Amino acid sequence: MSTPSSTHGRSGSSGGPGGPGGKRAPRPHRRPKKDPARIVAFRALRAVDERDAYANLILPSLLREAEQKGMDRRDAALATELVYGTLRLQGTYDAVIAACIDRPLSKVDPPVLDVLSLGAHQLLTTRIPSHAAVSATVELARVVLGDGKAKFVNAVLRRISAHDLDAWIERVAPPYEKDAEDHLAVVHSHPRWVVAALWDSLGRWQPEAAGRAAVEELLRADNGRPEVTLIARPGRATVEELAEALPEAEPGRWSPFALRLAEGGDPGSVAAVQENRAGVQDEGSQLVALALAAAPLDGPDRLWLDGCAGPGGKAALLAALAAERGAALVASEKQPHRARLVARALAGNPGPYTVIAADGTRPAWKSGGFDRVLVDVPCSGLGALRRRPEARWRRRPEDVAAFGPLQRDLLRSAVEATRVGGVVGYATCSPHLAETRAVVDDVLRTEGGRVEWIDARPLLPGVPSLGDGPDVQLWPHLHGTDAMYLALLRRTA
Ligand SMILES: C[S@@+](CC[C@H](N)C(=O)[O-])C[C@H]1O[C@@H](n2cnc3c(N)ncnc32)[C@H](O)[C@@H]1O
Repeated sequence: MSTPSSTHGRSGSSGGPGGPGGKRAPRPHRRPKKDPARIVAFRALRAVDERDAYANLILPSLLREAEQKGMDRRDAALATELVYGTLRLQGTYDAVIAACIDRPLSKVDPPVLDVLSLGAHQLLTTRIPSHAAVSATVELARVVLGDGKAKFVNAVLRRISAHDLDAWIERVAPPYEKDAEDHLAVVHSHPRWVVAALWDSLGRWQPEAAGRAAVEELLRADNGRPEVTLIARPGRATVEELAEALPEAEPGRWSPFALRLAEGGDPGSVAAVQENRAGVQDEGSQLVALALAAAPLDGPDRLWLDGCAGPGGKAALLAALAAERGAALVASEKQPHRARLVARALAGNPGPYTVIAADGTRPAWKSGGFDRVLVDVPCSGLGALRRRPEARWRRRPEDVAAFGPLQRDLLRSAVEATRVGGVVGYATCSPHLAETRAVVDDVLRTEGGRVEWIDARPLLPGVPSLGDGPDVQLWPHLHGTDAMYLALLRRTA
């Protein structure tokens, strides 16, 4: 049996046939039926696998193309569900498929494996009746793989359809008592090292609530469909205005500027979004910017810096907040193409702002010039697995270590950029301890008394379960947000 952590990465073709022994299939009696939803889903999975595409970028473009050829909304919704559902539960499905074939998964052609995963998802997780799931997936296999491999797909799917998901998990997951992390990795479709890292972090922040039930809730939340949340940028739009356009939407849980599209709805149809006065932004990201802006400050509050601004979500909120109190924002981003996205996100901001493309570790600004500085550093993204389901299979533990020096450099530069008495915010969308508290502790040690902690918890009013502070870690299962981390520091000397 293969565990999820051993079966990711399908792009390397084995070159071998997917069908048993590469036997010639009998001539088809009829042409295979083309099913646009499943073909789009298959093409998206191939792009994610082969070209490291991001599902949230590739799928919309494939859907647009298919819609131009007449695909209807129902099929588009099905394709979306198939892609995200399959990517989220790929680890579990791999373990099931491995139990149904007589060779290691690495010996199965990656396109065949993608079709099998799509079939497993329909059989084990959707409400599509088994016979329809099998026949539609075999038709897909005939179209995209050929008749020989379709026979193999048919045989494997029939084996999968013999049990439901719970029964399969009983069969393929190692017992919890024997190896808790391996068990959870298979049941909840996360690589084992990610289970371990999330569990460690949960134990650090929520020691009272970090047992098996809590970590399972977290892993389950990672596999959930995130709701779309809007931000009404303060001074530019109001939640009421957004709610009028989206009457089904609900107010945010924690941010007074948030509106949640729990029942769906099209943000693109809202005038305030079209006019950049509002945007899509997870509440966790909203809270980070709001807390930095709310931190108490002695003296002037005129100039703010976002040192890692691309694509510009937090910068747009910071710029709106700065404008309300007559302050200006400098939004800096290393990658020029991402700096252009920041410029787009800030367009129309009522107060002064500048967007620059600059390396935050080699500042293009003078030391001690800013009253408030945010560095939302590049990270593993393990806090946003709901949105980027493929990220968990792509990331490696070494990536986390590789980000460490840059994260420390960016935080040190942020401290350097802040005036004495000013506030520094260090944020990541990863809860991995090596990217959060360990970075801040190291910088506090080397900065030799130039900075001190600010308790961030009171700056997130009404948000429960924030632990002992002074920094805060948000969680999908507790707060319904991405797992954003925020540390606030004051420059003291
Ligand atoms: C987590 S993202 C920031 C997200 C952004 N704050 C937002 O809310 O839209 C981190 C950004 O840092 C940028 N980055 C990476 N290295 C950098 C550096 N040395 N200096 C400045 N920005 C950098 C990345 O290109 C990426 O756009």
